Amino acid sequence: MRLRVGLLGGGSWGTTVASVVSRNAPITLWARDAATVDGINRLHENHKYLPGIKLPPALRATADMAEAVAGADVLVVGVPSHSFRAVLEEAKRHLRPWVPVISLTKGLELDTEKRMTELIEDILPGHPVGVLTGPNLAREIMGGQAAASVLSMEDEIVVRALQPLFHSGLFRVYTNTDLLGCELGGVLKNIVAIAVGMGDGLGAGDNTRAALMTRGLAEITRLGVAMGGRAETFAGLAGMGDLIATCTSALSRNRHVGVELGRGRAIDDIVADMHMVAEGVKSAPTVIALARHHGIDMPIARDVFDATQGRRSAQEIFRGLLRSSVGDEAHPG
Ligand SMILES: NC(=O)C1=CN([C@@H]2O[C@H](COP(=O)(O)OP(=O)(O)OC[C@H]3O[C@@H](n4cnc5c(N)ncnc54)[C@H](OP(=O)(O)O)[C@@H]3O)[C@@H](O)[C@H]2O)C=CC1
Ligand SMILES: O=C(CO)COP(=O)(O)O
Repeated sequence: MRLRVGLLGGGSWGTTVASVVSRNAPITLWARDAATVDGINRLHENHKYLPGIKLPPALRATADMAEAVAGADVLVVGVPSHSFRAVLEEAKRHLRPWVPVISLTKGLELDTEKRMTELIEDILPGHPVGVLTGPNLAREIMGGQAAASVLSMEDEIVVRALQPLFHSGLFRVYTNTDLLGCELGGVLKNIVAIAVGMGDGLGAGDNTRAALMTRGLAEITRLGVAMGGRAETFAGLAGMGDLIATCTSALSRNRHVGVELGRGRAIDDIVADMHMVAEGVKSAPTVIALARHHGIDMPIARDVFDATQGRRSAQEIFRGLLRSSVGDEAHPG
């Protein structure tokens, strides 16, 4: 039996994952914007988020959520974190029992500090949950460049059964049962990418970038392990892999925010000029709150929080870095 997939979210990543899955299974992509739906169905292009890229003709889109959800054997959710709960509440009205729900979203809910898979568990109890995450810049994957990703679910049997839906020759999907670690890796690397971007925008060197990425990974791992993730997950594709891609790519929206902050622009102006989401800006306050609850020191995340709240300029932050105390690399604090 071929599994049918419904995917919610017609942005750059939702459209990319839907294109990948369309090689393996029938899929219906839901987007709220009728013009996006029309462009995908008639012209095989998502003009708003992936202009100039041809989509597979097999990919069908709809603006009617029931059409994407009611017949789905697997539901994939790729809307930004701020709309995740509302979209899921609507999907619940159409979803059949026990259908697995996979999140593509690399953010946290602001008010509750919850991960997206926790929202799925709250709203759709009993449905198996998972994430697809890793170093996956949408445009590169649509350009046919090779990439690796991780499908993570706690149940080893279920994750192995769903992996072939996402895997293809050039999009290599590994499995991992550390759901919390994989999900947090995707959230936390966005914060470090903003820090690295600030350095790049200020004209800092390659040594600085390497130091920030390495110390950033140490922060990510400390918080992730304190929250219950496995240390090795943060050294893998969902941790270090995604950190490298996001911190070094000109395609990254989070790094872009950092670069513009480094150039001295105000955060509100930077965000207002972007039509795509940069999750790290929204999750920085939540990450700081989580670090406080778990007693973890996250100096880089604190600096990014200050910069994204407009409390301190990137220049002040980088001057401060030179004055901060340094201790044992492996046992800070
Ligand atoms: N782009 C990438 O390379 C990758 C992104 N991700 C993650 O995927 C998630 C989605 O990102 P991405 O696709 O890039 O985002 P984009 O900014 O490209 O697109 C956002 C999409 O979400 C839709 N949307 C926003 N608010 C709502 C809402 N309230 N109801 C329904 N739809 C809504 C937008 O619709 P509309 O146009 O109508 O506003 C648009 O289709 C993020 O968490 C991101 O971190 C993960 C891996 C790679
Ligand atoms: O998650 C991503 C790459 O894996 C996309 O990063 P940005 O959201 O910073 O563009």
